[in-house]
Amino acid sequence: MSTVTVYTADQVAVHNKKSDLWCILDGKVYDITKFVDEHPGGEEVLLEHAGIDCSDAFEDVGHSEDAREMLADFYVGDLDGASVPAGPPKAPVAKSAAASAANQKQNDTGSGFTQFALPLAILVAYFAYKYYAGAVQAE
Ligand code: HEM
Repeated sequence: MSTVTVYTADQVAVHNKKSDLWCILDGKVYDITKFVDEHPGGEEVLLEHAGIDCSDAFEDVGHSEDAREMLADFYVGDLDGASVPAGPPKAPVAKSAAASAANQKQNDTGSGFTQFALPLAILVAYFAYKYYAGAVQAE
């Protein structure tokens, strides 16, 4: 039986240099230190995402199936989702799970208002007007 090691975002964040480089991809933690020099996309991009979430950057590039399979060699554990700090992402394109969830929530509130409350208000106003117009006519 194998137990998965769970790391907090802070624990991953300290591995942020070329000689000790970890990154987070879809909630999984990878030690890519040995891969930095071999990365076809160069070391620069990996260093930019050192110790943080690189899921969006990785997807944006459209990595091959081979690249995805390589990840298994570097896997060291899972990310403790609850440890991901809320707030702006640390890298321009990197989005933490918590930040995405917060954005989602904001979007929900916005669309909830426009999709539900606003039409309802218009409907109520319409019937109020009809009632008023009917009442005036009946007089
Ligand atoms: C974290 C683990 C990563 C692995 C194992 C990995 C692996 C690879 C591999 C195998 C390729 C060759 C093309 C392919 O097979 O898709 C590649 C290309 C590339 N990677 Fe990554 N990559 C990783 C992370 C990243 C990140 C975080 C970025 C950030 C933007 C990135 C940017 C690129 C770019 C720009 C190329 C294209 C290079 C070219 O075609 O000239 N990679 N990567």
